[in-house]
Amino acid sequence: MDSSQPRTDAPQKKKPIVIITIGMAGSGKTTFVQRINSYLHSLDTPPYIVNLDPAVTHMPFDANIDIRETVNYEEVMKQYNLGPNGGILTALNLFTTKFDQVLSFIEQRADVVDHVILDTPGQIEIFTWSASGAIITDAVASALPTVVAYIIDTPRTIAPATFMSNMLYACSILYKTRLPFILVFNKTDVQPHDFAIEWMQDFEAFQAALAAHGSQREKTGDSDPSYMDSLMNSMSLVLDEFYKHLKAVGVSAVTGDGIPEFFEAVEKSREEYEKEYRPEIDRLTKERESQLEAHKKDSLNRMMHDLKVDRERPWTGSGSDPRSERFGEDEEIEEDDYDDDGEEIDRSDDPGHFMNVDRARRDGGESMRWPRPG
Ligand SMILES: Nc1nc2c(ncn2[C@@H]2O[C@H](COP(=O)(O)OP(=O)(O)OP(=O)(O)O)[C@@H](O)[C@H]2O)c(=O)[nH]1
Repeated sequence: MDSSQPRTDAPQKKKPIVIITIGMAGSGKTTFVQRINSYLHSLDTPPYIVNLDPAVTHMPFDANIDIRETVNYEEVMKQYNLGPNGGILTALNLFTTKFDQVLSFIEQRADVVDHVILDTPGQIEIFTWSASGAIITDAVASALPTVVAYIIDTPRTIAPATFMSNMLYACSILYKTRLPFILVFNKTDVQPHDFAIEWMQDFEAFQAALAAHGSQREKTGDSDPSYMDSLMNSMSLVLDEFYKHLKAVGVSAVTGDGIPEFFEAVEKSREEYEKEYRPEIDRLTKERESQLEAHKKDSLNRMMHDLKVDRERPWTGSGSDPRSERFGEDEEIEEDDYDDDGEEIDRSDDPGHFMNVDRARRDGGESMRWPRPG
């Protein structure tokens, strides 16, 4: 084969996948990001990291884009007279107004980067329940394959009720983002995650754990067992369906256990994104564009109609109608060009005022000299 010929069948580089890490405070998110960062460096495929937590004091890795370099969260708190959570939320809102630039930086690196990691604020609800969190998630997901990695503190989820609360939270994030989702059971060096996998795959095992926990509570007289347990039994049946849409991996951000398995789940999520989410995102984008187009058309039609009505309205000023003297039959007439006494308003300084919009529409606007701002 002639090697001087450019190869047209060379495989195209895959787009980078965005991993949005979300987790309750203390779940080990930062340690996890540090771990996957060093793992990817060891494979010679360094990721592109975006830190979205304005309040983080210590970051054990270098972020390519850091919200703290754009917004000073303590200054925001002072200036807007806010508490810590309000400060983080406002800082994130301010940063979101510039997120198109962040996205363009990421897209510029798309040829050399395989993974983009977004580290989110520890106060989970600030990202998951705020408008800016939704805007950021939508923006990245419509540009690149995206997956949510939900970090769970495994040792703190061994009680069935805590486990269920955590799963319900994960369910609500999945419902809000509608993106491929990986449950990352962290800290498996302290507590293996087998119990969680068993509870997710076999709801009877979960119900048995609930019953065992319930009888313990009964002994200590903690709460009304019948109501809570029957509620959780019903919830476990509901969540059973939810678990089918998830991938779960156990990792230790401290030892590095399970990190290769995590990246296998990420690759599966990429396929899932391309197969299920991409067509849906494309459909929604098209729908939004056609709605916008219809809205523009409607506004233009209404404007044209208003102009026509204006022209047909009888002259109510004194003397003969100066509009017909000046413009003739076929010309555009605007009543706004005359004051209450029928005197013509001098708009000679306003080059764009006397535009013939009908003509602009007929010839596609080519004959128009549109007014320029300033
Ligand atoms: N044993 C063990 N400890 C971990 C692991 N991952 C994190 N930790 C510890 O958990 C604590 C919290 O970890 P961080 O990484 O700061 O957690 P975070 O979720 O980023 O916390 P916020 O900054 O509050 O959002 C730290 O003491 C970590 O050393 C792990 O895999 N195993």
